[in-house]
Amino acid sequence: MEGVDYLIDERKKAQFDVEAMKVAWAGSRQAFELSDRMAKLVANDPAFEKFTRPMLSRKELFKNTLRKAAHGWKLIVDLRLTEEEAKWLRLYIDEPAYTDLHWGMFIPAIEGQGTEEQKKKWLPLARRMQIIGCYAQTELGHGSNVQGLETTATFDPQADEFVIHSPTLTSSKWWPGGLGKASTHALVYARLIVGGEFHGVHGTLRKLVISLNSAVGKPVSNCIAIELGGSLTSSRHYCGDIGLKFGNGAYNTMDNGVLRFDHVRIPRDQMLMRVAQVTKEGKFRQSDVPRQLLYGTMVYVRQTIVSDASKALSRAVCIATRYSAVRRQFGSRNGGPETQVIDYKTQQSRLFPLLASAYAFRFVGEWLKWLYTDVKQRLEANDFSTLPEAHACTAGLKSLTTTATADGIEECRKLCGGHGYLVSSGLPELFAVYIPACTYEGDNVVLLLQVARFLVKTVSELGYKQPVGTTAYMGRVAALMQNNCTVRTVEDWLNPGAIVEAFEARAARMSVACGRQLAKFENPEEGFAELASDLVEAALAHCQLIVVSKFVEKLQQDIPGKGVKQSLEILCYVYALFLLHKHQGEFLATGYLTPKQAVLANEQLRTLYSKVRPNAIALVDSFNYTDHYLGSILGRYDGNVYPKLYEAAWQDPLNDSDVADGFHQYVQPILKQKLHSAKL
Ligand SMILES: Cc1cc2nc3c(=O)[nH]c(=O)nc-3n(C[C@H](O)[C@H](O)[C@H](O)COP(=O)(O)OP(=O)(O)OC[C@H]3O[C@@H](n4cnc5c(N)ncnc54)[C@H](O)[C@@H]3O)c2cc1C
Repeated sequence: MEGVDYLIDERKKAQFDVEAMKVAWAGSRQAFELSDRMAKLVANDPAFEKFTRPMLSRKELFKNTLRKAAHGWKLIVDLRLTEEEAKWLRLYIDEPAYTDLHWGMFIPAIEGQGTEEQKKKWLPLARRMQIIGCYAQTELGHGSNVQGLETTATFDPQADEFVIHSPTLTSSKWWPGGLGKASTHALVYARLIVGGEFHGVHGTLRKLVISLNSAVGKPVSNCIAIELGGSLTSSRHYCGDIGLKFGNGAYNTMDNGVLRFDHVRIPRDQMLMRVAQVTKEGKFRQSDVPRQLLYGTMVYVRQTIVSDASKALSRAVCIATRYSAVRRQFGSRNGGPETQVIDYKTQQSRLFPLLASAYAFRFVGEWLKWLYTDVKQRLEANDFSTLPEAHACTAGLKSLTTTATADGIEECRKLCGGHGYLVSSGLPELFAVYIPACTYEGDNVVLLLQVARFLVKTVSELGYKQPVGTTAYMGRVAALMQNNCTVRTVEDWLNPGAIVEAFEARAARMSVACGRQLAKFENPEEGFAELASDLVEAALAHCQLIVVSKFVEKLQQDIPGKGVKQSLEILCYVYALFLLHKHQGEFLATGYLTPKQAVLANEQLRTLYSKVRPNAIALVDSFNYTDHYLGSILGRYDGNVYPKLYEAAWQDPLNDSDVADGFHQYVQPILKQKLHSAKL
């Protein structure tokens, strides 16, 4: 029946003010209202329908994405939306598109790496969408190893131009989103060659009308904005889409592209020159702006990825939680209703840590936003001192949150049993769209290795250099190595100080142990390679500490609303104690915890799950997601799952007719035992 709220009893159980929690989740009342307005704008516009998306052919799908992007841009212009509003609008349209790279990578890179003159030239065009840009770094042969990129940008002083060339097949640009079909410009990384010398991979912006029959060059990275328009139709051989990707619909809405240069010429002033310049006379000059400046853009991009992780995980958790309250299996007494699957302890122990993680990632994302502002201000004041730490921290958090989210979405699918496997549950497409986040903007393992390198360096410098920011706890390394956990009772684990110290001690001890192991190797690089798995574990322990401590810090703030802070405290403990339970081997192996203390933590965790249970639905309602954004029959706000699943089945194209195409041709002959005479 339409209009009935099947989850009303669940909503009545809430022990906190849901409206206030919505504000806490959004970050402020203003942020809540803005995001709510944009969500409704999209949800109420039929142009943004997405139910049929997984059934479209690739061409239909892509055209549909282009249409939605155009409609979205029209709204942004007509309604004079602010940049912030436009960002939320694009998010709620919920369809990966070239616009993501244009706004998320192309523009920020020019802002960060272009000179004032270059910004003046390119940014107005980009912001009005008179040009569409993508970010072309990765090549067929190299992604993680940026120094291995092969595309060349060779300076020709006579013509005052760069010659861009792909010397090998493996040097073809491969993967950039928006490159395949939509972009007019690309920010291309290439090896810079001036006067016959290589000058590394630098950020360079070039605008180039590609005549795709031309091109040349040699090694290192430069960002170059290349104008792709016009020539593409006649030279498709050089630029196109790389082909279908994982899942139905999903990321196939994006034209990830391939681009090969054949001595393509672009004017010299199209190299992004904030960090390094090439003069008209052919002189290469590093500016006095440190190369770490490039980290600024990276910090920005990665903080948005962490924020997206909390959105993706909270969506999956919202679907799984609502459906777990609707779904009943076993336990009927005297013909009464069966048990809601959310009441099974196994379901709770799989679902509630993910719910807590969604909140934890939300708050660490909020903190990262602050960190980015801080980094930006410091960069503007030419203070680069905190950049390495900020860089390591964002790299680690990107890795941790995206891995946990990808795994968490899949866990939510399993939590929804068979129906979770239906595309109409929303979970398969969410998973397919989300998982490349573990790979793009830095492979997650490669990123953790970078964090580990930073940690080992921090440990080795402890005697004379004060660790800063998220590594400040290393300054107390002696105490953290010496003092052991003082927890004696189950209740003692409800102490943020005890929890944070446990995570600090584990992280510090693991990093120090890695440092000691490394010291045994004559060649540090050999040692690093040999100990890579242990180093990754130490890096992860450090990153988990960051998330736990930022959650704890959040709770030290004033959070208004009846029961809101208390509910968040419970989630914070769930997040921390779940991790402690999951990684108890490490806590025990480092000697900080005793087996008895680990058991007490697990006992407390069980109690906490019972406290989450009555609030579960209200906690996911607090994400304030519209049914349109969730895109899931199982996660519907009203819980009216079964009739809607049944209806949706009839919308599948296979059900357009009773007899499927091919039935008479290929099934009938089998049934009639006439396969040998059938035309197959
Ligand atoms: C959907 C999607 C969108 C993308 N969009 C863009 C884009 O817009 N622009 C762009 O330029 N690129 C883009 N990329 C490319 C992306 O940035 C790269 O795929 C990513 O950097 C990983 O590099 P790779 O593919 O070379 O992986 P590889 O480095 O080849 O990784 C393969 C395996 O090797 C392991 N490995 C690699 N190096 C090490 C090491 N040193 N130690 C231990 N293990 C290692 C990795 O962990 C992984 O398991 C996109 C990719 C995807 C999937």
